[in-house]
Amino acid sequence: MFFSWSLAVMNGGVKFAASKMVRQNCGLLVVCGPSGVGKSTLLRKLFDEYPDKFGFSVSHTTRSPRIHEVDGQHYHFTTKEQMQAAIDRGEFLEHAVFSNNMYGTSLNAVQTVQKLGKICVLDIDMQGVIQIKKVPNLKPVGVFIKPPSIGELEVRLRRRASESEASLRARLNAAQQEINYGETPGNFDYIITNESLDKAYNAFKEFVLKSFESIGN
Ligand SMILES: Nc1ncnc2c1ncn2[C@@H]1O[C@H](COP(=O)(O)OP(=O)(O)OP(=O)(O)O)[C@@H](O)[C@H]1O
Repeated sequence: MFFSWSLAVMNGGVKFAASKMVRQNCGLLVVCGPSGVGKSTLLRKLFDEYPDKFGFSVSHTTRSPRIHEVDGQHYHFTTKEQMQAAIDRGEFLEHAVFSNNMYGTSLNAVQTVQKLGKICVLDIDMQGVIQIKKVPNLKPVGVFIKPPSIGELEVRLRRRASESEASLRARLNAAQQEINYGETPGNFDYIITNESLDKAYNAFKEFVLKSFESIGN
């Protein structure tokens, strides 16, 4: 079911001037959790099992494309001026700056996935979730993935071997604050502890399918 969304409100400093069609309850799944907790792993399994049911939106960024990256596929590559103007027009659901580059998710990018009849999945950090939750009428389904312990999170990040020591420390330092936010009642619809991957995946899949059972069946 679709409904018309015509709003022009200032909400938490973010302006939303969308007059578009969005899917009610809502074809939008937000997945959040500390770096290294297993979000990508769980989502990969979900996409592998249900290739036609879920899709990632294409984010915008002001960083330069890497050699293999295709505009509109890996990212929408844009300039700081253009992206800031679009943010000011209320076209972004969430945005952030990392390493001096802007990144963000536009409403349009989410709707592009929804118009294919798919549930749009956002894998975003706590700051992104805080912004998304302020968007009127969006009604995303939010899942927080937590680690069994900070110690286990460190083991996974070290095993993944993707980070410098400084980056690993920064991720672990942020993790406790993210877990506190994730566990605060009202912030997410469902919390999963990713201890056994199989058990976590089954709980994740069951919750997600139930939450969106009216979509795409
Ligand atoms: N239940 C689990 N038990 C053990 N290892 C796991 C489990 N789930 C995921 N892992 C491993 O932990 C590492 C981190 O997982 P992953 O890359 O999916 O995390 P992430 O939350 O997507 O991190 P980031 O936010 O940094 O992208 C990977 O090497 C993955 O194989």
